[in-house]
Amino acid sequence: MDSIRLTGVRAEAAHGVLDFEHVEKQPFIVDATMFLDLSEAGRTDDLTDTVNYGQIANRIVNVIEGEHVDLIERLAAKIADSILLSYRVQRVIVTVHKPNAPIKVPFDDVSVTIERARDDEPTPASLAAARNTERPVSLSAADTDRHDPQSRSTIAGDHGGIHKAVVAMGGNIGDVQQVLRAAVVAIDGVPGNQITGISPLYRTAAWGMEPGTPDFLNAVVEVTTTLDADTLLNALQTIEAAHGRSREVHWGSRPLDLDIIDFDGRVSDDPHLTLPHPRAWQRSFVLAPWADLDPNAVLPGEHGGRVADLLERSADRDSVERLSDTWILGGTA
Ligand SMILES: Nc1ncnc2c1ncn2[C@@H]1O[C@H](COP(=O)(O)OP(=O)(O)OP(=O)(O)O)[C@@H](O)[C@H]1O
Ligand SMILES: Nc1nc2c(c(=O)[nH]1)N=C(CO)CN2
Repeated sequence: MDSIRLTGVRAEAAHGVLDFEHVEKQPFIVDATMFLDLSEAGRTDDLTDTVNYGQIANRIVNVIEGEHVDLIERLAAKIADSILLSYRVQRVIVTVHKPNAPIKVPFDDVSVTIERARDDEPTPASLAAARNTERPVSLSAADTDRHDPQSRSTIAGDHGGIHKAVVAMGGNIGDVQQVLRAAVVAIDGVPGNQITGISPLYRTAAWGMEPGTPDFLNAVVEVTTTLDADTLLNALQTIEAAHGRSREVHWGSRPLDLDIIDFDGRVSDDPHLTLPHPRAWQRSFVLAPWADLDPNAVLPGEHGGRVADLLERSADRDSVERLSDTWILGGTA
C-alpha cells in the first residue's frame, strides 16, 4: 500500500518512570509511516484526497507536549491513535526515540516501534468514518464523481457548498488547555473543515452544575466546512470520544465538550441537533469568547441578537475571565 513517511518530529517534554523525569524535559523524536491509498491525490492534486502531513506533525507534537506518561510505549500508542483520527490512514507505524534516556552506559538511542491498524481495534474515529459511507467529502459541489462511494474511508458531505459554523469548546478535567489545542487541530484535520478563527481562552465558573464543580476552560472557533451540520456534529462527537474514552468522568464534568453554536444562521428544534445551540444565548462562557472573536457576531433565533449585547445582559458575565489570546501557540502568557 502507498505510504507517507514523516521522520524526526521533535519536541521536549517530561516523560519517564524516574522521579526527575516527571519534572525535567528531555527530547522525544518521532517517526511515523502512514499507509493510505494515494492514487486519488496522485490524480487530482487535491490536498483533501490525502492527509496533510503538517497537521499530522502538529498532532504528534501536541501528544508529546501533552499529559505525562511513564513509558514511550504509551506515548507511541497515543500518537498512533491521534494519527488514526485521520480516517484515510489505514495503518500506521510509529517509532518514538528517547535519545537522552537515563541509561548508565554509553548508548546512541533507545526507541520503541509499534504498528496499529484501523481494523485491529476500531477507534471512535474509524467507527464514525465507517458508519458514514454514503457520500464522500469534497470541496466543491461539482466534483461528486471523484471518490469511490464504496470506500469505507469516507465521511459523508452534503455537496451543498461551503458552510460557516461556530463551535464552542470546553472542558474541566485533565490538561484542558492541551486537549483544547488538540481539538482545534483535530477539527481542522477533518476533511472538508478549515478553522478560520480561534477565540481567546477563558476560565469560567461551571454553569448550571453542582457547587464545587471545577472551573472550565472555554473557547470558540469558527469553521468553514463542506460537511452538512449532522456530519459536522458526528465528527465533533468523534473527537470528544477520542479525548474522553479512557477517563473516569464524574457527572457533569468532562475532558472535552464540543457544541455547534451556529451553522449558517440556521434555526432548528431537532433535538439531535438544535440550532442555534438552545442555551448559548445565556452562557457567558460561549458569548464572551465569541464576541472577542467576532465583535459583530449575531446569534440567530428566538433568543438571538448581537452576541456582544447578549453578553452585556447575561447574568453570569462576571464569572468568566479571559486568560490568554495566544493559548493556541502553547502558552497562556
Ligand atoms: N447544537 C448542538 N451541539 C451539540 N450537540 C447538540 C446540539 N443540539 C443538540 N445536541 C445533542 O445534545 C446531545 C448531548 O450533547 P452534550 O453531551 O454535548 O450535552 P451537554 O454538553 O451535557 O449539554 P449542553 O448541550 O447544555 O452543553 C448530543 O448527543 C447532541 O445530539
Ligand atoms: N463554565 C462552563 N460551564 C458549563 C460548560 C462549560 O463548557 N463551561 N458546559 C456545560 C455543558 O456543556 C455546562 N456548564
